[in-house]
Amino acid sequence: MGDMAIQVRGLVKAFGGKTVVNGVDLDVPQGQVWGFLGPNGSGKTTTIRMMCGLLKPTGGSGKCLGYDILKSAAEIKRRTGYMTQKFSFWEDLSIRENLMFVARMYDLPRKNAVVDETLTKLGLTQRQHQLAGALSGGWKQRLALAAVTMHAPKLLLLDEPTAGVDPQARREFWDEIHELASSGMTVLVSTHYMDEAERCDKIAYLAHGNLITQGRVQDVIDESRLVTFAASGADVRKHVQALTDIAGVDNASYFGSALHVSGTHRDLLEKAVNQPEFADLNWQEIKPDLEDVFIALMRQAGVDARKH
Ligand SMILES: Nc1ncnc2c1ncn2[C@@H]1O[C@H](COP(=O)(O)OP(=O)(O)OP(=O)(O)O)[C@@H](O)[C@H]1O
Repeated sequence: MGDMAIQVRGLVKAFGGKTVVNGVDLDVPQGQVWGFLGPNGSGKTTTIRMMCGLLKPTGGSGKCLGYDILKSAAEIKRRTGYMTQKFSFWEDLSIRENLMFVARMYDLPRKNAVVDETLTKLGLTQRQHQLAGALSGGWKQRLALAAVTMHAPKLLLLDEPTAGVDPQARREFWDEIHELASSGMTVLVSTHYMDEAERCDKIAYLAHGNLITQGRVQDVIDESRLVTFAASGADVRKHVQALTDIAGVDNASYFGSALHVSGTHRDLLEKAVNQPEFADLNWQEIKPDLEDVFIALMRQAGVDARKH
């Protein structure tokens, strides 16, 4: 196992005969922050939950924090903090009561003292008797993170933790995640935000339950072998549809006041942008970004995210 927090092979999950995770292998070293990406319904949550003993796989095996995911689920759960998609609060209990509930659930020693320390760290001591439901989105999320780390877990699972939270609160949340990782905690976080993916040590991309690619963000971009051209100008927007229909163009979209076209076959793509009808556009090759790559991966996997 070495210094791996998670090491799984061939993970499969079927619900009622439908396979939603299809043979995932993954090695996550301790103390790293990994991002799980992929379209809605691609199996991110299911994979994360299986890797950590929260859900029994239909097939496959592996270890999490040194424990067998099939046999030692209780041991793993005790050492794991899990923040689900919905903030799991009692909105009509106070902030303090919510933290006390979690302290009791994990049967922490010195419950009152731990809750006091957590409130101080959060800067919520003055507001501890307010209802948790009255907090803003950013504060709820900070409280949720504090609650799931009170028992000092070795592994933190965050399922789309920042959905609907403003940019400054997201940034502070990510600073906190990296602080936790630097103290040795391993973090798996599922997200649809590209800037968050870029803040991960490594990312894993799932589509239809298959692990399509994994690695450092720059490696994922390089390995995609995606070529991207951009054109700007007053009327570029009107060419989107025509470009989309040309062979070799995997994606054409208007993006930050420029038209981006991407594909994996350079010759076909060059031929496409050099067609006479686009002669008035000034094309420049640019480095594809992660969003270009994910859209291409989705297309290659036959997924149109808008259908979900
Ligand atoms: N308990 C369940 N019973 C039946 N089907 C399920 C169950 N849990 C998940 N699924 C199905 O498995 C598939 C993968 O779901 P999962 O929640 O893992 O995807 P996801 O990538 O996390 O999606 P999202 O980004 O929307 O959260 C979906 O089709 C979902 O409907």
